[in-house]
Parts: sequence; structure tokens; C-alpha cells
Amino acid sequence: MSDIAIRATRVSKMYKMFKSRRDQVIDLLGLPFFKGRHDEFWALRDLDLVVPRGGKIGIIGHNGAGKSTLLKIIAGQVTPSSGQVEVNGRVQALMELGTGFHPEFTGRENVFSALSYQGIVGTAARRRFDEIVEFSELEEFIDNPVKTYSAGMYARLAFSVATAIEPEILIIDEVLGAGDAYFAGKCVDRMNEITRKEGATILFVSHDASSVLRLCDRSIWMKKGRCIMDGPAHEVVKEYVDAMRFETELRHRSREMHLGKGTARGIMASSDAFKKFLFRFKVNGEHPQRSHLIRRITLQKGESALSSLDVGDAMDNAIQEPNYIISEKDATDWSQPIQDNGGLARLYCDCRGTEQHAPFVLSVPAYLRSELPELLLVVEGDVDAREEVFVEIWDDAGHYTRVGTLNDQGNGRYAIPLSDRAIDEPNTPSACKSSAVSKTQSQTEDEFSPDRVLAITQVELTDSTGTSKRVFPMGTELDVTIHYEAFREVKDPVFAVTFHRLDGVQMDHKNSKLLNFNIGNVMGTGVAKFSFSPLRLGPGDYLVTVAVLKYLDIDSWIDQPPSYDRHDRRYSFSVFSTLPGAKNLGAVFQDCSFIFTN
Ligand SMILES: Nc1ncnc2c1ncn2[C@@H]1O[C@H](COP(=O)(O)OP(=O)(O)OP(=O)(O)O)[C@@H](O)[C@H]1O
Repeated sequence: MSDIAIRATRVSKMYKMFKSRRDQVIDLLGLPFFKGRHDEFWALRDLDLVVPRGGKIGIIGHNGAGKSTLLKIIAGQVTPSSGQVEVNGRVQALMELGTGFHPEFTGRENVFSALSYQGIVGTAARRRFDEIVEFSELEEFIDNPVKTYSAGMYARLAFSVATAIEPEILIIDEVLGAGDAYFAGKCVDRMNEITRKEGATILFVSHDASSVLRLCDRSIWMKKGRCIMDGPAHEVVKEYVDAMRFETELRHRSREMHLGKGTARGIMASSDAFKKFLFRFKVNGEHPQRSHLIRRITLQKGESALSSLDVGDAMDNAIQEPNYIISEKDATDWSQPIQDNGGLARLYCDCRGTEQHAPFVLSVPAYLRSELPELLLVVEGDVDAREEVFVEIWDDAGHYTRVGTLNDQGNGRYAIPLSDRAIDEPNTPSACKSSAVSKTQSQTEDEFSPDRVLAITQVELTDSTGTSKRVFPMGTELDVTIHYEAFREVKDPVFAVTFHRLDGVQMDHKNSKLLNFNIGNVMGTGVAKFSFSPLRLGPGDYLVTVAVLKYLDIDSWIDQPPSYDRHDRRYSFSVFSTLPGAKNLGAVFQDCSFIFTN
């Protein structure tokens, strides 16, 4: 018998995406001169895979990467569009839940039917039946119709049947995720046993990296229908988990930047050659009430232009260029290019952009970064003076900081000096020199009120090295730093931080009073820092609220004490576990000592 259990050679799978039902029917009829109109979607592209007998291969990858399509082709459930697949051995495939069993039949009837389909009848079938029921621990439910089973119960029965039939090749697609942690552990033990004792080959798809590590010696990472990494499981899983963390960081950042993920990825991508600056035009309130014509934006040092963008020109929104406007469809308030004095320009106007701003990126050669003390942003255009247009810059700490207003200096030229601190030390509260207060994005009208007493000007989430982060390993340090400015003397404010889970459950609250700290009287700018060291939250996504409370009476604490300023769930971060079995670790990560006596 061949030592190769599975060999796939240049396997591709194309699905036809029909424009209408009618086109699909025409295609099905296979008429010689009529073809149903369709787009082609390639779920798999030229995939090569060789699995030796007894191999335990974990397949990982994002949703839609093509993992199930590959397994279905190997299991013979789907025909490839091109390429060859050779499978040497009896295959048991555990694919989507809901396939394989008859829903109206009981568990018992389904088990006997599956056994007889494999030619196992009589005493042998009764013996296997007992083993299956014992392993699945479904004694109480075995005479109920399968349609009444939960997803986890279904997975238990399906797995128990598939492994009792002594497969030579076992294909498992995610179904174990439906079961509980206890049963998933049992399944991994059983799979290890059948490879060790019976030399079975296992192909295992899971989004749970820890299960892949527990079971598999080799792993394949799939992306967009191709295999992008194939190697020892621990190496592939590590790369994959790192990439997932970057994606999570990107998800938080793109939401804060009010940009699509693709655009945010381009801005975050480090380049040795260029330093990218993300700016945006913004008005108080949502969309501009007026139309502001923008022709050209330049970043200058003294009189020399470091980078410049002709707005409205061809490719002015090409994100592969060093300078570009961000005109994501329906998201921003940039108009289409318009004719302007024989040239082209764009308007910053009410385009109903969901993100309510007009962002753009300018780059300067990275070697100039240290020589940027006197940068000038020069905007040429025609700004309607009846409305104030602000320029804001994105700092690495995760905020848009206001750096100035487009005030006409005559001749349609608006120059905004960017302080070096706004660029090089974006985390400092006074980064913004040219406006009264450095304000963060999405503040409401009343936050700009002249009667305002104290404002939170910036909030940072950083790790123990002070690096701005949105993804933290469990049990490490998370610092929440609140920068504020008090416009007149404020007596005894209370600084507070609250973490919520996305489902609304409050996970933690800390405030300066609870921590026995009396702030006293404050005036001007200052910083309050909460250090969560180590962070006791379990793996997951969290929202952060920060507030400066007017007072807090701990004895009669009401739900939401009055505040000078509050950023309600405006910031977010994720916690991940460096241990396997992350989802079993729970919502909190408490200190615990262990004593054992014998
Ligand atoms: N019958 C089909 N018709 C059209 N497209 C399909 C069909 N089956 C799968 N696809 C598409 O092929 C791509 C790959 O799907 P597949 O189920 O193989 O991905 P996957 O990696 O298993 O994803 P997941 O982790 O979400 O299960 C997806 O974009 C999916 O929408």
C-alpha cells in the first residue's frame, strides 16, 4: 500500500456566481448556444498537498479561505474544476453539522444505519453501538430523534460514529467546535489513539489554534484559496496567531481612524522609505454645511515642499501613492473631482459620508523625520468663510488631534504650522499649539461650550514600555492615561476608568477615590494614569470608558455620577492568551495559589 494517504496536485475549484436565477437555469440546461451570465469565484487555486500515511495535519485560516472546499474535494463530496486528487484509504468525513444523520430518526436508528452502510451488522454492530454510546455519553438521549439534539450533542454522536468505524483517513471540519471543552479534549485523545494504534491519517480544520497544536504535527495555513504556509504545527500556528493579532490591532485602529481596514492597513504598514501622516478636514458637528474647494495640499519645511498632493487630479486617491486623499465610497465627505478654472479639484462638502470627515495622507522621506521641527501644512483652495474648517492629524496613540483652522490669508492659501510635538511626541496633551484645546474626535457640541470647565484632551492605552497598543497579552500591563485640561480651578475631581465587555457586562471599574487618592485642586493641563499591572481580564474584546467625575460619594454611589467630561466606551482593546485553550480560561484571570497534600 502507498505511503501517501492523500496527494492533491494543482487542485482548483471555481464556483459560478450567477447574476440571476434565470442565468443559472440556462446554464444548467447546458444549451449549446446560450450561456448563463456569471462571474467566476475561485475558492481554491492550484493547491498542492501531500499527506503521508499516519500524518496529522491541521488546516487553519480565516473564514472563506477555502479549508472546507479542500476537505470536501478530498472527501469526494465536491469535484475540483481542475487538478488531480489521489486518496488512498477508507475516508470518514465529519463535515458540517446536520449532514449525515436523518433528523427524524433517533440516535440509535442513525447509529445502526451508519454501521450497516459500512457493512457492520449483527453482533459486531451491537458491540460498536455500545462503544459509540459510551464514548458519546448520550445514553439518556439515544432514543430521541436527532432533530431534538443540540449542536454539541450532534457533534458528540457524529464524532463517536466516525471514529468507531475505524477510518483510514479521518477528515474533520470544525464540528468539534460545537461541543464543550471536555468533549473536545476527549476527541483529541481519541484521534491521537487512532493514529498511533491504527496508523490513521487525520485532516483537521479548526479555528482553535490550541486544538491544532494538541493534535497535529504539521499545519497548513490557507488564505484566499492558496496555501501560504506549510510546516511544523507550532511554527505555522505561531505565524497565524501573530497575523490574527495584527488583524485585531488593525480592526481597533481602523475604527478609531474612521477608515476602512484596507486603508488603515496601508497607513499602518511600516515603510523604511516614507513616514506617512494621516490628516483630515473636519467641522464642528457632523457634515459641512458649506462647500469648501480644495485644490492642492502641501507639507512644507520652510519654503521647500516635502510632499504635495494635487486634489482632483487623476490618481489623487490611489493609496499605493505616497500622497493621496481617502475617498472610500459613501464613507467620507470628499466630492468627486470637479472642474475648477481649467483644472480639477474636489469639494469637502456634505456627501453624506458615514464617517463625516475628509481624510488625506501625506508622506515625507523617512530620513527627514528627525528634521521636522517646523513643518507647515499648506492648503490651497477656496474655503467658505461662513464655516470653520479644522485640520486634524492622526497620532500613533490612536486619536485625531486638532492642529489648526483653515483661515484665509488671502490668495486662497491657508497655512497651518504643525508643532514638532504634534508629530514627534503625539502623546503629549499640548501637542496642539494652534488651537485652544487639543480635542479628540467625535466630541459633542456641548463639549465645545465656552462654559466648559474641564476636558479630557487625550486618552492613551499603552503597554509597560509605553508603546501605544490595542492588543495585550493576558496578564501583562495595560496603562490607561488620561490627559486633561482644566480651564479654571476645579476642586477635587475624581478620575475613573471602566472596562466593559462587548455584550455590555461591566468587567472592572477603578477611580482615584476608590484608590484612596485625593486629587485636590487642579488647573491647566495634567495627566492621570491608571496602571493595570498585571491585567486580570481573560481573552476577548473590551471597551474603555474614561471620565472625570465632579464628585463621588462612595457610600451612596449612584449609577453614573455627574462628570466634567466622559468618553463613554470610546476606546477598545483586545486581550489574548499565550496559553493554549484560550477559550477555556474564563472572563477573568485571578491570582490563585495551589496547595496539595497527599
Ligand atoms: N457552493 C458554493 N457556491 C459558491 N461559493 C462557494 C460555495 N461553497 C463555498 N463557496 C465560497 O468559497 C469560499 C471558500 O469557502 P470555504 O467554505 O471552503 O471556506 P472555509 O475556509 O472553510 O471558511 P470557514 O472557516 O468560514 O468555514 C468562500 O468564499 C465561500 O463563500
